[in-house]
Amino acid sequence: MEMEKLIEAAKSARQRAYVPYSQFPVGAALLTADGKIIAGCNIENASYGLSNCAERTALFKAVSEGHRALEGIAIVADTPGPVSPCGACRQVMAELCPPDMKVWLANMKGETTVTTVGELLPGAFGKEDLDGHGQ
Ligand SMILES: O=c1ccn([C@H]2C[C@H](O)[C@@H](CO)O2)c(=O)[nH]1
Repeated sequence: MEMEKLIEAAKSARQRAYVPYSQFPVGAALLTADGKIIAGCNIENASYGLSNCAERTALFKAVSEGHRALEGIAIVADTPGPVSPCGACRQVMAELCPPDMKVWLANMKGETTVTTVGELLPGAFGKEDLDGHGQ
């Protein structure tokens, strides 16, 4: 099943997280329209604010590898309940994913829930807000 494959890929990526500061590894895995799975982990920095979340690592990898059509994402961390993506990642998902795209949230106890990109960030700032500005 799609969800299980994505959660497994997110767990594998989580093992590659670079988290010397938080010790809080996170993994994310995206499903592309052509059936590929692109995974990412969080990568921290001694300058804390430069750390990159797992979700954005996966999203930026996907786009940079030519995958603009995205169909789902799973995110896994060792949280009491299914992990809650941060605001920055919700905004980036809103930019790069369709609003009805499924987001599977999971933890290491095997608890999962499903939501959508649109539900995670209602009223997101988007390209239409920029109408009449720039090019
Ligand atoms: O959804 C989330 C929440 C947090 N983090 C990362 C950021 C930081 O490296 C660590 C602790 O916040 O977890 C993610 O990668 N994804």
